[in-house]
Amino acid sequence: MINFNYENILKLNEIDIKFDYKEYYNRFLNKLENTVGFRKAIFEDINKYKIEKAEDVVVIGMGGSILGTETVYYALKGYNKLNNAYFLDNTDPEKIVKIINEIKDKEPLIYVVSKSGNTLETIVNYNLIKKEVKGDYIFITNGGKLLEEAKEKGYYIMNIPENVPGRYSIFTAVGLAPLYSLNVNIDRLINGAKYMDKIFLEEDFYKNYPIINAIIHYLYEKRGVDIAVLMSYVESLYHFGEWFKQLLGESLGKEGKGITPLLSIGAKDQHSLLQLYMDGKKDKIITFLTVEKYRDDIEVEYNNKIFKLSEIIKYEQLATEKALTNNKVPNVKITLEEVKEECLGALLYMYMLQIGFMGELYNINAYNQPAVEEEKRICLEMMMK
Ligand SMILES: O=P(O)(O)OC[C@H]1O[C@H](O)[C@H](O)[C@@H](O)[C@@H]1O
Repeated sequence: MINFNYENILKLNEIDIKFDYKEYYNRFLNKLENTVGFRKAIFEDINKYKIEKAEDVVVIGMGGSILGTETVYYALKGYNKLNNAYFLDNTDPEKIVKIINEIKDKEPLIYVVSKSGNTLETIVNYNLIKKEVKGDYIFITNGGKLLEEAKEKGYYIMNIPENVPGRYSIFTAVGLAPLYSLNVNIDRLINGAKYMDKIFLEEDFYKNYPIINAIIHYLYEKRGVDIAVLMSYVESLYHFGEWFKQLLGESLGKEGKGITPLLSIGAKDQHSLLQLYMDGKKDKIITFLTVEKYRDDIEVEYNNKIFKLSEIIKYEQLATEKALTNNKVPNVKITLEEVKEECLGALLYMYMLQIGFMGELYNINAYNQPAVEEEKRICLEMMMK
Protein backbone atom coordinates (compact mmCIF):
# COMPACT_ATOMS: atom_id res chain seq x y z
CA MET A 1 0.00 0.00 0.00
CA ILE A 2 2.74 2.48 0.98
CA ASN A 3 6.48 2.13 1.49
CA PHE A 4 8.98 4.43 3.21
CA ASN A 5 12.63 4.04 2.23
CA TYR A 6 15.45 5.80 4.05
CA GLU A 7 18.45 3.73 2.91
CA ASN A 8 20.15 6.83 1.52
CA ILE A 9 20.11 8.42 4.98
CA LEU A 10 21.82 5.29 6.35
CA LYS A 11 24.30 5.41 3.45
CA LEU A 12 25.24 9.03 4.21
CA ASN A 13 25.63 8.10 7.88
CA GLU A 14 25.58 11.75 9.01
CA ILE A 15 23.03 11.32 11.80
CA ASP A 16 22.62 8.67 14.47
CA ILE A 17 19.01 7.58 14.15
CA LYS A 18 19.34 5.28 17.14
CA PHE A 19 17.57 8.06 18.95
CA ASP A 20 15.97 7.30 22.33
CA TYR A 21 12.47 8.25 21.24
CA LYS A 22 10.35 6.18 23.67
CA GLU A 23 9.68 9.03 26.15
CA TYR A 24 8.54 11.34 23.32
CA TYR A 25 6.51 8.55 21.71
CA ASN A 26 4.65 7.67 24.94
CA ARG A 27 3.97 11.37 25.57
CA PHE A 28 2.61 11.66 22.00
CA LEU A 29 0.41 8.54 22.40
CA ASN A 30 -0.93 10.01 25.62
CA LYS A 31 -1.65 13.34 23.91
CA LEU A 32 -3.48 11.54 21.09
CA GLU A 33 -5.53 9.66 23.67
CA ASN A 34 -6.46 12.63 25.84
CA THR A 35 -6.00 16.05 24.25
CA VAL A 36 -5.59 15.95 20.45
CA GLY A 37 -8.30 14.11 18.58
CA PHE A 38 -7.06 13.49 15.02
CA ARG A 39 -6.16 9.86 15.78
CA LYS A 40 -9.48 9.13 17.50
CA ALA A 41 -11.25 10.63 14.46
CA ILE A 42 -10.23 7.74 12.21
CA PHE A 43 -12.02 5.27 14.50
CA GLU A 44 -15.35 7.15 14.44
CA ASP A 45 -18.39 5.69 12.64
CA ILE A 46 -18.06 7.57 9.35
CA ASN A 47 -21.59 6.75 8.15
CA LYS A 48 -22.69 9.98 9.85
CA TYR A 49 -20.73 11.86 7.17
CA LYS A 50 -22.60 10.17 4.29
CA ILE A 51 -25.27 12.84 3.84
CA GLU A 52 -25.93 12.94 0.09
CA LYS A 53 -24.25 12.77 -3.29
CA ALA A 54 -24.66 15.50 -5.88
CA GLU A 55 -23.60 16.00 -9.48
CA ASP A 56 -22.19 19.47 -8.67
CA VAL A 57 -20.59 20.16 -5.31
CA VAL A 58 -19.29 23.55 -4.18
CA VAL A 59 -16.86 23.64 -1.26
CA ILE A 60 -16.15 27.00 0.37
CA GLY A 61 -13.29 27.07 2.88
CA MET A 62 -9.67 27.97 3.61
CA GLY A 63 -6.57 26.18 4.87
CA GLY A 64 -7.27 23.01 6.78
CA SER A 65 -10.97 23.35 5.98
CA ILE A 66 -10.45 22.72 2.28
CA LEU A 67 -6.88 21.63 1.39
CA GLY A 68 -7.39 18.01 2.40
CA THR A 69 -10.58 17.73 0.39
CA GLU A 70 -8.84 19.24 -2.65
CA THR A 71 -5.92 16.81 -2.16
CA VAL A 72 -8.09 13.72 -2.37
CA TYR A 73 -10.42 15.05 -5.09
CA TYR A 74 -7.71 16.17 -7.51
CA ALA A 75 -5.63 13.03 -6.89
CA LEU A 76 -8.55 10.80 -7.92
CA LYS A 77 -10.26 13.03 -10.52
CA GLY A 78 -10.22 11.59 -14.00
CA TYR A 79 -9.72 8.01 -12.82
CA ASN A 80 -12.51 7.50 -10.27
CA LYS A 81 -16.10 8.35 -11.27
CA LEU A 82 -16.24 11.58 -9.28
CA ASN A 83 -18.85 14.30 -9.35
CA ASN A 84 -18.02 17.90 -10.27
CA ALA A 85 -16.24 19.91 -7.57
CA TYR A 86 -15.88 23.68 -7.40
CA PHE A 87 -13.49 24.88 -4.68
CA LEU A 88 -13.74 28.47 -3.50
CA ASP A 89 -10.49 28.66 -1.55
CA ASN A 90 -9.21 32.13 -2.21
CA THR A 91 -10.34 35.73 -2.87
CA ASP A 92 -8.78 36.05 -6.33
CA PRO A 93 -11.63 37.72 -8.28
CA GLU A 94 -10.59 36.16 -11.60
CA LYS A 95 -10.79 32.66 -10.08
CA ILE A 96 -13.99 33.21 -8.09
CA VAL A 97 -15.96 35.00 -10.86
CA LYS A 98 -15.01 32.19 -13.27
CA ILE A 99 -16.35 29.55 -10.85
CA ILE A 100 -19.55 31.50 -10.16
CA ASN A 101 -20.18 31.78 -13.90
CA GLU A 102 -19.65 28.02 -14.23
CA ILE A 103 -22.15 27.11 -11.51
CA LYS A 104 -24.79 29.85 -11.62
CA ASP A 105 -27.06 27.79 -13.90
CA LYS A 106 -26.65 24.59 -11.87
CA GLU A 107 -28.22 23.82 -8.52
CA PRO A 108 -25.16 22.58 -6.63
CA LEU A 109 -24.85 21.14 -3.16
CA ILE A 110 -22.89 23.82 -1.30
CA TYR A 111 -20.59 23.06 1.65
CA VAL A 112 -19.50 25.99 3.80
CA VAL A 113 -16.58 24.74 5.91
CA SER A 114 -14.99 26.74 8.69
CA LYS A 115 -14.12 25.51 12.16
CA SER A 116 -14.07 29.04 13.66
CA GLY A 117 -16.99 30.22 11.52
CA ASN A 118 -15.26 33.60 11.24
CA THR A 119 -12.75 33.23 8.41
CA LEU A 120 -12.93 36.33 6.18
CA GLU A 121 -12.44 34.59 2.84
CA THR A 122 -14.97 31.87 3.63
CA ILE A 123 -17.61 34.41 4.70
CA VAL A 124 -16.94 36.60 1.64
CA ASN A 125 -17.19 33.65 -0.75
CA TYR A 126 -20.34 32.42 1.01
CA ASN A 127 -21.89 35.90 0.65
CA LEU A 128 -21.11 35.78 -3.07
CA ILE A 129 -22.53 32.29 -3.59
CA LYS A 130 -25.61 33.17 -1.49
CA LYS A 131 -26.30 36.08 -3.84
CA GLU A 132 -25.40 34.47 -7.18
CA VAL A 133 -26.23 30.75 -6.93
CA LYS A 134 -29.28 28.66 -5.97
CA GLY A 135 -28.47 25.46 -4.13
CA ASP A 136 -28.75 23.36 -0.98
CA TYR A 137 -26.39 24.15 1.89
CA ILE A 138 -24.50 22.06 4.42
CA PHE A 139 -22.52 24.03 6.99
CA ILE A 140 -19.56 22.39 8.70
CA THR A 141 -18.67 24.77 11.48
CA ASN A 142 -18.36 25.14 15.24
CA GLY A 143 -19.18 28.79 15.80
CA GLY A 144 -18.86 32.41 14.77
CA LYS A 145 -20.83 34.27 12.14
CA LEU A 146 -21.30 31.19 9.96
CA LEU A 147 -22.92 29.10 12.69
CA GLU A 148 -25.29 31.98 13.44
CA GLU A 149 -26.13 32.24 9.72
CA ALA A 150 -26.72 28.49 9.39
CA LYS A 151 -28.99 28.43 12.44
CA GLU A 152 -30.92 31.49 11.26
CA LYS A 153 -31.45 29.99 7.80
CA GLY A 154 -32.17 26.51 9.14
CA TYR A 155 -29.38 24.89 7.16
CA TYR A 156 -28.01 21.41 7.93
CA ILE A 157 -25.10 21.81 10.36
CA MET A 158 -22.22 19.40 11.08
CA ASN A 159 -19.60 20.02 13.76
CA ILE A 160 -15.87 19.34 13.96
CA PRO A 161 -14.44 17.79 17.15
CA GLU A 162 -13.00 20.81 19.03
CA ASN A 163 -9.78 18.90 19.75
CA VAL A 164 -9.02 18.28 16.07
CA PRO A 165 -7.03 21.23 14.68
CA GLY A 166 -8.13 22.42 11.21
CA ARG A 167 -5.07 21.21 9.30
CA TYR A 168 -5.47 17.76 10.90
CA SER A 169 -9.21 17.52 10.17
CA ILE A 170 -9.45 15.75 6.78
CA PHE A 171 -10.78 12.57 8.48
CA THR A 172 -13.67 14.46 10.15
CA ALA A 173 -16.81 15.95 8.54
CA VAL A 174 -14.51 18.61 7.05
CA GLY A 175 -13.15 16.25 4.42
CA LEU A 176 -15.32 13.15 4.57
CA ALA A 177 -18.73 14.75 4.05
CA PRO A 178 -17.87 16.70 0.87
CA LEU A 179 -15.73 13.82 -0.46
CA TYR A 180 -18.67 11.43 0.01
CA SER A 181 -20.88 13.89 -1.93
CA LEU A 182 -18.24 13.88 -4.66
CA ASN A 183 -18.46 10.05 -4.84
CA VAL A 184 -15.11 9.31 -3.21
CA ASN A 185 -15.08 6.00 -1.33
CA ILE A 186 -14.42 7.44 2.14
CA ASP A 187 -14.42 3.95 3.73
CA ARG A 188 -11.35 3.05 1.67
CA LEU A 189 -9.74 6.40 2.56
CA ILE A 190 -10.17 5.67 6.27
CA ASN A 191 -8.96 2.08 5.80
CA GLY A 192 -5.72 3.54 4.49
CA ALA A 193 -5.37 5.70 7.59
CA LYS A 194 -6.03 2.65 9.79
CA TYR A 195 -3.35 0.73 7.91
CA MET A 196 -0.90 3.54 8.72
CA ASP A 197 -2.09 3.52 12.34
CA LYS A 198 -0.92 -0.10 12.64
CA ILE A 199 2.50 0.99 11.35
CA PHE A 200 2.47 3.84 13.89
CA LEU A 201 1.96 1.28 16.69
CA GLU A 202 4.84 -0.82 15.35
CA GLU A 203 7.23 -1.65 18.18
CA ASP A 204 10.10 -2.04 15.73
CA PHE A 205 11.24 1.57 15.48
CA TYR A 206 12.92 1.01 12.11
CA LYS A 207 9.55 0.08 10.58
CA ASN A 208 7.64 2.96 12.17
CA TYR A 209 7.50 5.27 9.13
CA PRO A 210 6.07 8.46 10.74
CA ILE A 211 8.34 8.24 13.77
CA ILE A 212 11.55 7.53 11.90
CA ASN A 213 10.85 10.18 9.26
CA ALA A 214 10.17 12.66 12.07
CA ILE A 215 13.47 11.81 13.75
CA ILE A 216 15.40 12.01 10.47
CA HIS A 217 14.02 15.50 9.76
CA TYR A 218 14.53 16.58 13.37
CA LEU A 219 18.16 15.42 13.54
CA TYR A 220 18.97 16.94 10.15
CA GLU A 221 17.33 20.23 11.15
CA LYS A 222 19.67 20.26 14.17
CA ARG A 223 22.50 20.19 11.60
CA GLY A 224 21.07 23.23 9.78
CA VAL A 225 19.10 21.26 7.19
CA ASP A 226 15.87 23.20 7.72
CA ILE A 227 14.19 23.09 4.32
CA ALA A 228 12.04 20.04 3.62
CA VAL A 229 11.60 19.54 -0.12
CA LEU A 230 8.68 17.38 -1.19
CA MET A 231 9.54 16.26 -4.74
CA SER A 232 6.56 14.45 -6.16
CA TYR A 233 6.95 12.44 -9.36
CA VAL A 234 3.15 12.21 -9.55
CA GLU A 235 1.52 15.41 -10.78
CA SER A 236 -1.94 14.38 -9.53
CA LEU A 237 -0.51 14.78 -5.99
CA TYR A 238 0.18 18.49 -6.51
CA HIS A 239 -2.57 19.44 -4.02
CA PHE A 240 -1.13 17.01 -1.47
CA GLY A 241 1.89 19.31 -1.55
CA GLU A 242 -0.32 22.29 -0.73
CA TRP A 243 -1.80 20.37 2.22
CA PHE A 244 1.67 19.26 3.38
CA LYS A 245 2.91 22.87 3.13
CA GLN A 246 0.31 24.12 5.61
CA LEU A 247 0.67 21.13 7.94
CA LEU A 248 4.47 21.43 8.23
CA GLY A 249 4.74 25.22 8.07
CA GLU A 250 1.90 26.06 10.43
CA SER A 251 2.53 23.23 12.92
CA LEU A 252 6.26 23.77 13.55
CA GLY A 253 6.85 27.43 12.61
CA LYS A 254 6.86 28.83 16.15
CA GLU A 255 9.18 30.40 18.77
CA GLY A 256 11.84 31.08 16.15
CA LYS A 257 11.86 27.40 15.16
CA GLY A 258 10.45 25.60 12.14
CA ILE A 259 11.20 23.74 8.94
CA THR A 260 10.40 25.40 5.62
CA PRO A 261 8.39 23.26 3.18
CA LEU A 262 9.40 23.56 -0.48
CA LEU A 263 7.36 21.83 -3.20
CA SER A 264 8.85 20.33 -6.35
CA ILE A 265 7.41 18.30 -9.19
CA GLY A 266 9.61 15.69 -10.87
CA ALA A 267 10.82 15.31 -13.54
CA LYS A 268 10.19 19.02 -14.39
CA ASP A 269 12.10 20.46 -11.42
CA GLN A 270 15.23 18.58 -12.45
CA HIS A 271 15.42 21.43 -14.93
CA SER A 272 14.75 24.22 -12.48
CA LEU A 273 15.68 23.50 -8.86
CA LEU A 274 17.94 20.46 -9.03
CA GLN A 275 20.98 22.72 -9.55
CA LEU A 276 20.15 24.39 -6.22
CA TYR A 277 19.53 21.05 -4.48
CA MET A 278 22.75 19.57 -5.84
CA ASP A 279 25.16 22.47 -5.59
CA GLY A 280 23.54 25.18 -3.53
CA LYS A 281 23.45 25.55 0.24
CA LYS A 282 23.33 22.15 1.94
CA ASP A 283 20.23 23.13 3.93
CA LYS A 284 17.67 20.82 2.28
CA ILE A 285 16.39 17.29 2.76
CA ILE A 286 14.46 15.81 -0.15
CA THR A 287 11.44 13.53 0.17
CA PHE A 288 10.66 11.79 -3.10
CA LEU A 289 7.01 10.88 -3.59
CA THR A 290 6.50 8.16 -6.19
CA VAL A 291 4.11 5.37 -7.23
CA GLU A 292 4.75 1.76 -8.13
CA LYS A 293 2.09 1.97 -10.81
CA TYR A 294 0.84 4.95 -12.82
CA ARG A 295 -2.83 4.74 -13.77
CA ASP A 296 -2.03 5.37 -17.40
CA ASP A 297 0.98 4.54 -19.55
CA ILE A 298 2.17 4.73 -23.15
CA GLU A 299 5.12 3.50 -25.20
CA VAL A 300 7.62 5.93 -26.72
CA GLU A 301 10.78 5.67 -28.79
CA TYR A 302 14.02 7.35 -27.63
CA ASN A 303 17.42 6.79 -29.25
CA ASN A 304 16.00 3.87 -31.26
CA LYS A 305 14.85 2.15 -28.09
CA ILE A 306 11.20 1.68 -27.00
CA PHE A 307 10.27 2.63 -23.46
CA LYS A 308 7.12 2.95 -21.43
CA LEU A 309 6.78 6.58 -20.28
CA SER A 310 6.49 5.29 -16.69
CA GLU A 311 9.92 3.64 -17.11
CA ILE A 312 11.45 6.93 -18.20
CA ILE A 313 10.11 8.97 -15.30
CA LYS A 314 11.19 6.23 -12.88
CA TYR A 315 14.72 6.26 -14.34
CA GLU A 316 14.72 10.03 -13.90
CA GLN A 317 13.64 9.79 -10.27
CA LEU A 318 16.23 7.10 -9.51
CA ALA A 319 18.98 9.06 -11.27
CA THR A 320 18.07 12.20 -9.32
CA GLU A 321 18.09 10.24 -6.08
CA LYS A 322 21.49 8.73 -6.92
CA ALA A 323 23.00 12.09 -7.95
CA LEU A 324 21.75 13.77 -4.76
CA THR A 325 23.11 10.97 -2.60
CA ASN A 326 26.47 11.14 -4.41
CA ASN A 327 26.48 14.83 -3.47
CA LYS A 328 25.60 14.08 0.15
CA VAL A 329 22.15 15.64 -0.11
CA PRO A 330 19.94 13.72 2.35
CA ASN A 331 16.88 12.14 0.79
CA VAL A 332 14.10 9.69 1.64
CA LYS A 333 11.41 8.14 -0.53
CA ILE A 334 7.70 7.41 -0.09
CA THR A 335 6.23 5.05 -2.67
CA LEU A 336 2.48 4.53 -3.02
CA GLU A 337 1.23 1.34 -4.66
CA GLU A 338 -0.79 3.72 -6.84
CA VAL A 339 -2.93 6.86 -6.44
CA LYS A 340 -6.04 5.38 -4.83
CA GLU A 341 -8.10 6.08 -1.69
CA GLU A 342 -6.28 3.69 0.64
CA CYS A 343 -2.84 5.03 -0.29
CA LEU A 344 -4.01 8.64 0.07
CA GLY A 345 -5.48 7.92 3.49
CA ALA A 346 -2.25 6.27 4.61
CA LEU A 347 -0.11 9.14 3.26
CA LEU A 348 -2.18 11.93 4.81
CA TYR A 349 -2.32 10.21 8.18
CA MET A 350 1.41 9.36 8.09
CA TYR A 351 2.23 13.05 7.82
CA MET A 352 -0.19 14.06 10.58
CA LEU A 353 1.53 11.57 12.89
CA GLN A 354 5.02 12.58 11.72
CA ILE A 355 4.50 16.30 12.19
CA GLY A 356 2.54 15.91 15.41
CA PHE A 357 5.41 13.80 16.76
CA MET A 358 7.92 16.44 15.62
CA GLY A 359 5.99 18.84 17.85
CA GLU A 360 6.87 16.53 20.76
CA LEU A 361 10.53 16.43 19.72
CA TYR A 362 10.67 20.26 19.57
CA ASN A 363 8.47 20.56 22.67
CA ILE A 364 6.16 23.00 20.90
CA ASN A 365 2.41 23.10 20.37
CA ALA A 366 1.95 21.72 16.83
CA TYR A 367 -1.79 22.35 16.91
CA ASN A 368 -2.35 26.10 17.16
CA GLN A 369 -1.43 29.06 14.94
CA PRO A 370 -1.48 32.21 17.08
CA ALA A 371 0.74 34.24 14.75
CA VAL A 372 -1.82 34.29 11.93
CA GLU A 373 -4.19 36.45 13.98
CA GLU A 374 -2.20 39.70 13.63
CA GLU A 375 -2.70 39.85 9.86
CA LYS A 376 -6.43 39.29 10.30
CA ARG A 377 -6.69 42.18 12.77
CA ILE A 378 -4.73 44.53 10.48
CA CYS A 379 -6.79 43.52 7.45
CA LEU A 380 -10.08 44.10 9.24
CA GLU A 381 -8.91 47.56 10.42
CA MET A 382 -8.00 48.46 6.81
CA MET A 383 -11.26 47.12 5.37
CA MET A 384 -13.54 48.75 7.93
CA LYS A 385 -11.83 52.20 7.96
O1 LIG B 1 -11.55 26.41 9.53
P1 LIG B 1 -11.38 27.88 9.75
O2 LIG B 1 -11.68 28.31 11.15
O3 LIG B 1 -12.13 28.68 8.73
O4 LIG B 1 -9.81 28.21 9.55
C1 LIG B 1 -9.27 28.06 8.29
C2 LIG B 1 -7.74 28.26 8.39
O5 LIG B 1 -7.50 29.60 8.75
C3 LIG B 1 -6.76 29.87 9.93
O6 LIG B 1 -6.36 31.22 9.87
C4 LIG B 1 -5.52 29.01 10.10
O7 LIG B 1 -4.39 29.58 9.49
C5 LIG B 1 -5.65 27.61 9.54
O8 LIG B 1 -5.03 26.70 10.42
C6 LIG B 1 -7.11 27.24 9.34
O9 LIG B 1 -7.19 25.95 8.77
